[in-house]
Amino acid sequence: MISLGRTSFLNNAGVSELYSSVSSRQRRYAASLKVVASTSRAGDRNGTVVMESVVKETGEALAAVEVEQESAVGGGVHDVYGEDTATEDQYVTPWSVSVASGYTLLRDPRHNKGLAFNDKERDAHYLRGLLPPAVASQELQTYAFSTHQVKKMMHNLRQYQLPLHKYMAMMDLQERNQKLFYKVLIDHVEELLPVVYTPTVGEACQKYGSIYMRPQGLYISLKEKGKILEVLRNWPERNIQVIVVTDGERILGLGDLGCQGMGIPVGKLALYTALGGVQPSACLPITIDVGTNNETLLNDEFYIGLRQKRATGQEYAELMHEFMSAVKQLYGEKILIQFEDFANHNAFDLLAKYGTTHLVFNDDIQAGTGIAELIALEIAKQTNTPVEEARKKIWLVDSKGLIVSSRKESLQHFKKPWAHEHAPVKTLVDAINDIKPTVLIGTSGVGRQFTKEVVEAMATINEKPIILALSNPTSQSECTAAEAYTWSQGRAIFASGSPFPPVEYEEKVFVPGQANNAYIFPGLGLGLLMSGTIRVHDEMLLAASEALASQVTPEDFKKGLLYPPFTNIRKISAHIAAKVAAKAYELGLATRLPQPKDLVKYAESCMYSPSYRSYR
Ligand SMILES: NC(=O)C1=CN([C@@H]2O[C@H](COP(=O)(O)OP(=O)(O)OC[C@H]3O[C@@H](n4cnc5c(N)ncnc54)[C@H](OP(=O)(O)O)[C@@H]3O)[C@@H](O)[C@H]2O)C=CC1
Ligand SMILES: CC(=O)C(=O)O
Ligand SMILES: [Mg+2]
Repeated sequence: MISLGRTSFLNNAGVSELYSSVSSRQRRYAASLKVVASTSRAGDRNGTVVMESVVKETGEALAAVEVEQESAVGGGVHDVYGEDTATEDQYVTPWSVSVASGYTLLRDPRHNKGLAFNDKERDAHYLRGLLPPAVASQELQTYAFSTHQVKKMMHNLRQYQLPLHKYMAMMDLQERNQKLFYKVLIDHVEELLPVVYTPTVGEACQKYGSIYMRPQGLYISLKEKGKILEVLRNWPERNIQVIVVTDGERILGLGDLGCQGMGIPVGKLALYTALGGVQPSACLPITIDVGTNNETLLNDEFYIGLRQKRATGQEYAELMHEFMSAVKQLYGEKILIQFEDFANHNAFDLLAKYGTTHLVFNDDIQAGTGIAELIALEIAKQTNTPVEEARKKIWLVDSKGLIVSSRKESLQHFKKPWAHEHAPVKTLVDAINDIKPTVLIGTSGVGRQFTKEVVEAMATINEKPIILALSNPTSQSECTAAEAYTWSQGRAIFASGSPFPPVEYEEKVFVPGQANNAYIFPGLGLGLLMSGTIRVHDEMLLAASEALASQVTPEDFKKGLLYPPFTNIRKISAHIAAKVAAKAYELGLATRLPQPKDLVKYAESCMYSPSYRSYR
């Protein structure tokens, strides 16, 4: 398709001559048309305009406008698009508009400013009458009668009782006014993170079929096998830098949500922008639909995915391979791909297979089960001991009990390095009493595993037991904040994957932290992108966690916080990005040369700003 955008006219002498030769009425009609080129090629889509064709097609369009002006359906209404006069069995063209002016401008989330268009812009961009007279500002203004869009949005959001309604209102805002969405999210990150991300995004995924309104990302299903490259080209943006992709099989701790897992890549990418400053237009959420084994969804009349059991084995591997190849072919070597919420039987294989050919990471493995490996690597680094020795300080418990050497044969490959010498132990509480750990980390995906007995055992062994209940969403958390503080008599240092409100225990207020990979992946991503890194290395993940740790202040520690507040997240992300980039340069994996002198400043300068621009 070719866009008859006003900017296209102004940018080309030939076209602008044509433009000036037609009446203003015709111009307005032309501006509201999109011409489908008869020689439509993949490269011409979405506004990559071949000017020669534009001149030809523009002429045809204007001629068509003249003809249409003559014909009218009953009541004198001009049937410009030919839709009203077509009978139901005739084909009609789905005319649409891509000119960023007038009504279209208000419908373009990337450029829409809503009531914040000033009078001059309203005149220049054909907005008069399309907006009520009030002129609002995005931020608080001092002059009288100005309304304030962020304040109004927060006021409206706070009226909703149900988190899902807040989520839907935020998604609606993202579709309506992208800059305002990010401004609101950045300015109220502590309040809105639980809305656009965990826990609410979990509920949104469960009900995605019912609340689905508009595409927020690309769906690539088995039906698209053999044409994934074409499907990728259907996405309206060209300069994609980061893809978050899921196959929906392990959505948070909620299990297989099939195609409805789309909420997760959408939410993660919103955080790439809000928390890490990656341009929204550079972000592409993707859901790979190979079916679902979730019977409830398969029988749900509103389910939006393929109604079949999951494809596995070669069929699955081939689709993923076509996808990974197509992504690299279209976007190049430096496209960052984050694998998200894949079940572990695919996640490890995908990461191993594509880790050497693509810029990929998996924030669940590399911040979930892989927590153990990263801690071992850090211990090895700090104590100058072999990583094999460091691993012996970490013990894992799964659904069958303590992971010990006698179980080695039957263990999945990623558990084997943790099978230490020990007698079999069936329960978590027995394992704690035997091993006497200082830190307890829960990533079981199953709620309520940290029982009173478990927390009490930790509190008996440790003066200050560190208890991290990382499973998401809140319903799957291993214990609540209140339980951790109460059962440890206020001694636990607690953080959870999804946030809990402050807890009052014996007249003292405890503020729980949020231990979530959202602290890491936006800054990690920014660091990889800004340095033009071509592969992710474990040392970059360690650099990211060290950078995060360095942002925790003595005041935070005094409050029992292991993590800095999310309110400072953009500053934190800039530090993480700088450390990741520095490591990439050190390892010779960065391609952006020369290396910027001050990487923190450079990271900050790369960050997307949600402030409105003035339109000429
Ligand atoms: N806060 C954060 O940033 C993050 C949180 N998560 C959360 O972690 C959870 C798990 O994710 P992930 O590691 O990918 O899931 P997996 O399914 O890969 O792993 C879950 C592990 O927990 C074990 N398990 C299950 N039930 C029990 C039990 N009753 N007692 C002890 N262990 C048990 C499983 O053992 P078995 O193999 O025997 O079944 C398995 O080893 C999810 O809820 C996810 O939301 C994930 C990534 C980041
Ligand atoms: C946070 C996250 O990535 C998860 O729970 O899966
Ligand atoms: Mg995840």
